[in-house]
Amino acid sequence: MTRIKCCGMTRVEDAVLAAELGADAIGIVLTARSKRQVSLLQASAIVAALPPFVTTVALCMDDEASFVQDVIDTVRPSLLQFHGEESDEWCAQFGHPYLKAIAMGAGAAALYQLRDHPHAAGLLLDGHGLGEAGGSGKAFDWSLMPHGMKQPLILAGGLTSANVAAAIRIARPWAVDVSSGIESAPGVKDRVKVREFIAAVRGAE
Ligand SMILES: O=C(O)c1ccccc1N[C@@H]1O[C@H](COP(=O)(O)O)[C@@H](O)[C@H]1O
Repeated sequence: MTRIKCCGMTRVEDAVLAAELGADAIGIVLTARSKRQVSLLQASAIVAALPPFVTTVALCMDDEASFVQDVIDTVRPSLLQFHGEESDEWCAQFGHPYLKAIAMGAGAAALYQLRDHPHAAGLLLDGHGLGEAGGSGKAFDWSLMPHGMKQPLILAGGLTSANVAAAIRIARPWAVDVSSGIESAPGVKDRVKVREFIAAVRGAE
């Protein structure tokens, strides 16, 4: 079964709806690098509203360590997601499980980064370039998705209900991650698009 993470939630009702429709994980963006940034208070409200067995993921990007610690202490997410140029040692300092995003914008030349994060609970391959923010709807060549790695691999970048079945067939990821593909505006999720995305993932299996 391909797990589904719906990211970039800014409203409690969108997060609850996505969980009810079958999302396995809900992502909340804390970094100021994003147009979907929420406050610690908003993020805590989203986490508190979710039912048990839904994983919560708090996304940071090249933020100060003290800010990340505040996120852990206040929001209490299941996982962190580091989306910038953070090193393995830096990400591991918090003793909190995390995903590390890999910028795949450079194509095959970007794959070297997969070896650099042995402490990550999973690696999230996104379509943007190194140093750029995610949530941009940029896809990468799904045939570059590696196989046989120890860490679970999460496919992200430009996924929609129209392309996610093909993406799963080609990349065979452990999970898919979507943000702009289920939105009507940045940070505002569209009920129909969320439903169609989850149905498309389930239909691909
Ligand atoms: O969503 C954002 O605004 C964001 C900002 C900075 C870093 C990462 C961000 N989002 C991540 O990118 C993926 C893919 O987004 P999309 O589906 O291409 O729009 C998203 O799920 C987040 O993990």
